[in-house]
Amino acid sequence: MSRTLVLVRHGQSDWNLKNLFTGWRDPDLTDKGVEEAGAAGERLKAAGLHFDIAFTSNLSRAQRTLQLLLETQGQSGLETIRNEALNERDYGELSGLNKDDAREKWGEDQVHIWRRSYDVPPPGGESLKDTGARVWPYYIHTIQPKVLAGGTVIVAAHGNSLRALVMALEGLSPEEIVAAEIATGVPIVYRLNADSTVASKDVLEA
Ligand SMILES: O=C(O)[C@H](O)COP(=O)(O)O
Repeated sequence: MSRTLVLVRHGQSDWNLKNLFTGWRDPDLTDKGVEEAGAAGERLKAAGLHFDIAFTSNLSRAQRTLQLLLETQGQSGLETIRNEALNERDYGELSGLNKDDAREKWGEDQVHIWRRSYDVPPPGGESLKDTGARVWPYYIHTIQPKVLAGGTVIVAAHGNSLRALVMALEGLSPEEIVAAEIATGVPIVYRLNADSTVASKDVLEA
């Protein structure tokens, strides 16, 4: 029984490089992002992981990361399910704005609250709680059954959709999730117990 769940955030995107709030906007990967995706594939291969199914969002940066990673890891034809439930948090009116400009306009503290708090949404956008309200049911009903059936499953998604998932998987509090960051292109490997709790966690860093 593998019961393995791998989470990976997309590689660096063009808007990550430009320091812009991205959310549901759809920039492509940078050259560095392409390299990060390949490196993630190498590490998954070295760890001996062979996937049964993949899940990703409706956004190109996550889909392309998954595709590049699977090519490197030797599973380019893997069955892949895309769903907008796994999309990045909707950054609302902040989408497309420079993060430093936003700090100048609204102040460091306010921007940090919008970016990292659990339940304060950015103007017109989603809080992490709102994001979790679509990510978690999708995980429970569609992804988790594949893992608990003994599968090895990969999810390629986004900084905040994955923070929402990690929060629920690890039982983190709203205070604890503030400090949680998900690095681009670094796979997180969870092994689950039969009762769906986390048995172990390994972060495959370079
Ligand atoms: O949508 C974005 O801008 C990024 O993918 C995540 O941004 P954050 O680290 O500011 O939440």
